[in-house]
Amino acid sequence: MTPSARLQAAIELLDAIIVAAREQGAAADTLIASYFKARRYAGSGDRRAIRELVYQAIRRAGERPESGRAAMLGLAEDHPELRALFDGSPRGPAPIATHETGASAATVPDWLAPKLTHIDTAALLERAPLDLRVNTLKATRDDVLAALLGAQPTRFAPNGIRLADPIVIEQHPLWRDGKVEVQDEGSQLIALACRARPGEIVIDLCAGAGGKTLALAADMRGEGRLIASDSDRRRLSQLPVRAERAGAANIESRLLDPGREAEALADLIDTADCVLVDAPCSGTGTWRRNPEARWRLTPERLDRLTALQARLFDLAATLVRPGGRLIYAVCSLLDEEGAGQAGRFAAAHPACTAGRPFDEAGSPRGEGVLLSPGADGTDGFFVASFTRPC
Ligand SMILES: C[S@@+](CC[C@H](N)C(=O)[O-])C[C@H]1O[C@@H](n2cnc3c(N)ncnc32)[C@H](O)[C@@H]1O
Repeated sequence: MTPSARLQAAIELLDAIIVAAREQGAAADTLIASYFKARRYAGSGDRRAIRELVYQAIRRAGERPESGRAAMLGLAEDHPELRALFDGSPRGPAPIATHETGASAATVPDWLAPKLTHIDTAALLERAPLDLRVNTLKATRDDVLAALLGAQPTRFAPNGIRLADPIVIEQHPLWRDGKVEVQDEGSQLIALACRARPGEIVIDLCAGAGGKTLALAADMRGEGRLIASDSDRRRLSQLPVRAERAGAANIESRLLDPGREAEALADLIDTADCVLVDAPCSGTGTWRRNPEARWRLTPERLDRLTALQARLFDLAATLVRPGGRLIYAVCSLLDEEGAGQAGRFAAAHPACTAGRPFDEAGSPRGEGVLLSPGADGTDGFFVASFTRPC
């Protein structure tokens, strides 16, 4: 493909990503993958170059641009060499009209900026590293470090590994044998905050495809009950295969009916040694991986999320046994979803005591701790740890 054709392909992809962001459609990565699947003629160099252009344009535009062309014209303001590629060639973009302007540059959408003043927002758009968690049911961190060139231990998580260069880990024998899982160090720390032990009853209320469930299973050494629930059938259905690969045999899955979650969990009231609520959220802490998520969030969507978080937080509290632990986490840096939720919960449950979820990482925020890309080098999370009185 010519450089102009690559630019036009990036513009078309950006158009699709903008529509998907407006209509809560597929993620940018998914759209890029299906775009190339339908265009086998694009070689690996073309794909890499187009993807790079798309992500540069997404990272540069804080607000959702009007079109892919506007996003790319904005990028061309920082990279003037791109302007010459708007050349009107058969597969290239039309020439730039005299008064045509690009999308403006910003890290954060205007309405969110005042809510993120406590954060180094530039770090939210840096490239995320590839972190692995060593599955201690099958391997030790030393074994894995020795087997992976350029791998380093993570700063805080004891079973974490950070790779200098991204690799396709799913093709590596370590992954196929269930010795490692892809998991950001921040997610590993959330699972560690649960302090799950062998023989306990642990509930992962919003387990998704089970990323943190598998970390909890390793901490429990396969002993005790680990209940993984979620309202998303597709995500939850991925867990059995992952659990089998990881050699985690003590996981029970429960599909929840949204709005009627308590019904499927009624037998667990007052029983759990630990409940983890890894609540659905805006994902502001994971913009490094999904920078177009900035274009998806609206004040109305944030309101719906905070209402759901409060409901799941309160539901989780009913499942904890006297003396048990309740861990609330969101991959968000917004106080509405993090410290605000924990503060509301603490006020409504004055007998529950908040403790520090882990010792070294994170900065105190309200009743919990904030992990952030800038300060901790992890994805952004808020996490709070409460103990129910005996
Ligand atoms: C942050 S994700 C969880 C990620 C997962 N714990 C992991 O480590 O991969 C939040 C999850 O909450 C789930 N969820 C949304 N509404 C829910 C509800 N009403 N009850 C339970 N889970 C819900 C979503 O389907 C999503 O999987």
